[in-house]
Amino acid sequence: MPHGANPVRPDQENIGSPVARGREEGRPVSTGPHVLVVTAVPAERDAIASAFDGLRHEIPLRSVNLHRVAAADTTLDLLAAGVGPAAAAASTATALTTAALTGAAYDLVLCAGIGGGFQPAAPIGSLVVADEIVAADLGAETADGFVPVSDLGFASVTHRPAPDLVRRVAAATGASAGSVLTVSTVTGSARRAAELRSRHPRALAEAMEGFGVAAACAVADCPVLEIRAVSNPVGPRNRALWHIEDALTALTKAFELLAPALGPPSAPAHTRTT
Ligand SMILES: O=C(O)c1cccc(C(=O)CC[C@H]2O[C@@H](n3cnc4c(=O)[nH]cnc43)[C@H](O)[C@@H]2O)c1
Repeated sequence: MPHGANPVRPDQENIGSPVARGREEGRPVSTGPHVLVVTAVPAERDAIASAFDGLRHEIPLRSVNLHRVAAADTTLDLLAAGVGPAAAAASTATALTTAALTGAAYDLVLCAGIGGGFQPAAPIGSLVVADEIVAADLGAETADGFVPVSDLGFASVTHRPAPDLVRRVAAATGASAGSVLTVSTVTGSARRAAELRSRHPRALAEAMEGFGVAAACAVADCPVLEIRAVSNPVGPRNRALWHIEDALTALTKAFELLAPALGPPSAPAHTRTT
């Protein structure tokens, strides 16, 4: 299905439908999982929305805008939170708090979008699901190299989503499971790509929002996942190697396959480690 196939409809067109009733009450439209999907930009949000056949509604909250879609017994609220970990954390926290205060707390938050893939492990157009969400540049530069804040005695730099949920999403979508790095600066050289891989040998992808989303989820005690469709290789900057449309298409396909796998995790929400 092409992107944008499910345009947001004005309120009046949907009055009386199950989805519209859910929106009017500010509650999920089904009794199944209530999932918040956080993207950076509207193009990613819309690629995900196009995976769902049903109606799509805009739910304006005070400071964030949700687009609601439903599949089987799952309600998904899609949020374009902004680029980078700070915007992602702030918007996710706002959406989580608002939902909790209205008695419709989320069961799961899914950070989703395009990302850079470490080669050859994560080719263009492939999918990666994070079994670790790592803040890769949160630390200090020293004479001996980069030191993560966790080694300096401050906060954690890793969130681990529930393994059972990671396995189910990987099985449903064909995604590879591994570390996904959150960076504030897109990698643009072979040297930095190699440095990141040597510090994080299990890294499959890098993007800019996962750790912010996971930090908000940890505060709210809500399970988190991150899934990335690879749009470009991590390495020397080369616009000819960006395949954003291919990655957005892969993201749509992932969500067509994903909804049935989004039930509640059978393991603890997620753990914060070093
Ligand atoms: O200017 C560049 O060289 C450049 C290369 C890749 C991506 C960008 C962006 O500004 C996109 C940031 C946006 O997309 C996600 N993303 C996609 N690819 C990467 C990447 O290789 N490294 C980090 N983030 C990436 C990211 O999550 C942002 O939402 C610019």
